[in-house]
Amino acid sequence: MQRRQDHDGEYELLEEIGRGSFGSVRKVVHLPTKTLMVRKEIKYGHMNQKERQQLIAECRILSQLNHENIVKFHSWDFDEQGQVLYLYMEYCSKGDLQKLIAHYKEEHKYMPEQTIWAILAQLLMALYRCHYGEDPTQLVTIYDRMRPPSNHPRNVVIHRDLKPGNVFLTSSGNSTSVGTVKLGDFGLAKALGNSTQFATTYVGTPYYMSPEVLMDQPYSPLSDVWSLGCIVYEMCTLRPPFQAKNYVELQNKIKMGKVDSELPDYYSAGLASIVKSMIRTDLTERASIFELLQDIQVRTSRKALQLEKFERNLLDYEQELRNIEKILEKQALELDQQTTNRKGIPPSTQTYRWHTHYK
Ligand SMILES: Nc1ncnc2c1ncn2[C@@H]1O[C@H](COP(=O)(O)OP(=O)(O)OP(=O)(O)O)[C@@H](O)[C@H]1O
Repeated sequence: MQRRQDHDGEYELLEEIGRGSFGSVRKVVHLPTKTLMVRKEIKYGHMNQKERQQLIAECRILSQLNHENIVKFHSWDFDEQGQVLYLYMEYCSKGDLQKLIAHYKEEHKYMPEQTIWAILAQLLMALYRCHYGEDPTQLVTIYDRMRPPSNHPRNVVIHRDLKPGNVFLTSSGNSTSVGTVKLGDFGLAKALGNSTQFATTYVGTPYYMSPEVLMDQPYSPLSDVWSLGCIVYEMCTLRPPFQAKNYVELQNKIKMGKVDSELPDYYSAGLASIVKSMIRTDLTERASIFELLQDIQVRTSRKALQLEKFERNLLDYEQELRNIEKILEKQALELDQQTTNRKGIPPSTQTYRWHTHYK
């Protein structure tokens, strides 16, 4: 059977895994490195020259964003005839947070609090890099004070479209660990935000949009904090914080900032309080990503994640050592066989010799 490839023959095209506002998303294999990736398509036929240039500029910024908790953006490519832009990015094999929330809802179970803190801590680290252009300082102990971020951060990136569907999971985790979580679709909302195509195709309900953005004020890093608060709220209650029968009602609820219900008693006061500090209509009262990273539970989660990573690295190292040991054993056996063959010792005694040697 003929394998389907992209026009340069650099990628093998596999099955479609979904469709978003901008077009289809499919799995591909990057043939030179044999790496599984996803390809997102964006039809740009409706964009004017300026919008196209903005999209390219944004792609350049995204390709420079390297962070463990951000979906890696590999490259982009045009099909000029079909007027489609293809974005190639890291494949996250365990679905997204929207699906994980739906799973808990179906099972009528609460998401474990530890899982929620672990997801929050990783999203905060991804957003810290984007909002401040650097990484938060490593924690030696959970009581370490974090160095404040630079007052003049370079390359600030605001996500602008934070929602559970843009939070990806890379391992199925287990009862105590959720694995590595990655934030996707960074900056795409900005690049597409002004385009006619985005305005006409973006049909999602703005459950996670901040009141200031709904009121046509500019996006700021704090708009991402609001949306993050809505995501954490949804992990706890398994539904978005503001729901309404129609768009106008939803807008009014968000502008008032009054969530539909408190968090279930199942969750700690600390979790309820951090959610409250994010879903605040008054921008001067809303916590920044830096402030959220100071929370003692967030620090504890960060430390636990660091230790988990350390343990994973140790296990990998141990496996590598075992592999090397096997290779060395095999080489020693071969060498031994060559030596005995050269000396002309009969096969029966050879077997005896290996056994006594490598018992
Ligand atoms: N990097 C990725 N790895 C694995 N699956 C992905 C990746 N990016 C997107 N997907 C999956 O592809 C599908 C479509 O994703 P996409 O982000 O385009 O749309 P969406 O988030 O559903 O909607 P919207 O375009 O409105 O944001 C979703 O099921 C999503 O989980």
